[in-house]
Amino acid sequence: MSGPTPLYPVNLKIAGRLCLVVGGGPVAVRKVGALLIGGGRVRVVSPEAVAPLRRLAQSGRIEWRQRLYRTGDLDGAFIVIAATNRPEVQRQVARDAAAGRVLLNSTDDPAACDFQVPSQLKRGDLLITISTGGASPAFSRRIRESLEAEFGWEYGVTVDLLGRLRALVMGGGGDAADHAPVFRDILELDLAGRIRDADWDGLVGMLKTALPPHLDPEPVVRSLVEVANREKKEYPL
Ligand SMILES: C[C@@]1(CC(=O)O)C2=NC(=C\c3[nH]c(c(CCC(=O)O)c3CC(=O)O)Cc3[nH]c(c(CC(=O)O)c3CCC(=O)O)/C=C3\N/C(=C\2)[C@@H](CCC(=O)O)[C@]3(C)CC(=O)O)/[C@H]1CCC(=O)O
Ligand SMILES: NC(=O)c1ccc[n+]([C@@H]2O[C@H](COP(=O)([O-])OP(=O)(O)OC[C@H]3O[C@@H](n4cnc5c(N)ncnc54)[C@H](O)[C@@H]3O)[C@@H](O)[C@H]2O)c1
Repeated sequence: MSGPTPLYPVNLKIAGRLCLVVGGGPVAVRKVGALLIGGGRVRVVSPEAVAPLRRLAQSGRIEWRQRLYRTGDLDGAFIVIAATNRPEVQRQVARDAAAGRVLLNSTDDPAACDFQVPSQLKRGDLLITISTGGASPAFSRRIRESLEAEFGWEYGVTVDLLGRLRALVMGGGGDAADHAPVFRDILELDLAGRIRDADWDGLVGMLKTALPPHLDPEPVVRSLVEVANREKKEYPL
């Protein structure tokens, strides 16, 4: 096969797992930010760290080992991100990761990576990721920024609503063949528009047209209002 190695996308669960970041510069900051969003237990090893990392260490959100990397640092780590400015250190981390079977991200060497970090756009449980396989991270960023304008806070709430409706429909009897057309009909509705306008009565009325008559969307929509207020505050676009 010609060209770069193809990639297989996964959404990794890192919550509570040790994620090692070697290096404490601006790139480490970006990687640590994404790891914290994923709930990872973050340990930074670096003699120096820029202010955002020092603040995170002071507040106890990450652990900072203020020294040069050494081989044992990988022990117990689930993944490791090599983000130093020293090629020889990058290579040492890569060798140790391979020996210890720890998945490696190397910020200066796409080919050495076991995994690359995509650009991400998160709205509640909706996660959109973008990758160029390392060809142009700046292009990934550009695409992310244009998607941000299209997918506002209401999409996170829409996903929340769809999850609740799915449980309602599945709990209401029938099998997958009965459920599928209901889900299709629900997706034809402009749920995000009603949510953006806080038109809860309109949303209930709309859902009644798509749900079987014995399923009442009202309680589900009512429980959504609080979620909507929270999401809106977080992404006030
Ligand atoms: C997506 C994102 C996630 C993140 O890092 O969190 C990410 N890079 C981001 C930004 C960014 N990185 C760079 C620039 C400067 C402009 C440019 O070079 O294009 C910008 C743009 C900016 O900062 O505006 C420079 C750069 N990046 C890599 C190298 C090494 C090399 O290419 O050899 C160099 C050269 C350093 C040098 O010049 O020496 C390598 C990688 N960067 C990746 C991810 C992986 C590929 C993912 C993909 O293909 O999309 C990969 C392979 C490995 C990895 O790091 O996982 C994040 C966007 C976040 C967002 O804003 O949404
Ligand atoms: N993947 C990406 O998205 C991306 C983007 C830009 C740059 N890069 C590359 O990422 C690397 C880091 O970029 P940066 O701007 O954060 O660099 P930087 O020079 O600002 O930071 C490097 C950090 O590594 C630490 N360090 C040096 N030797 C170390 C050692 N032996 N053990 C532990 N820590 C050590 C330094 O103290 C410093 O905190 C560079 O190689 C750069 O080319 C990657």
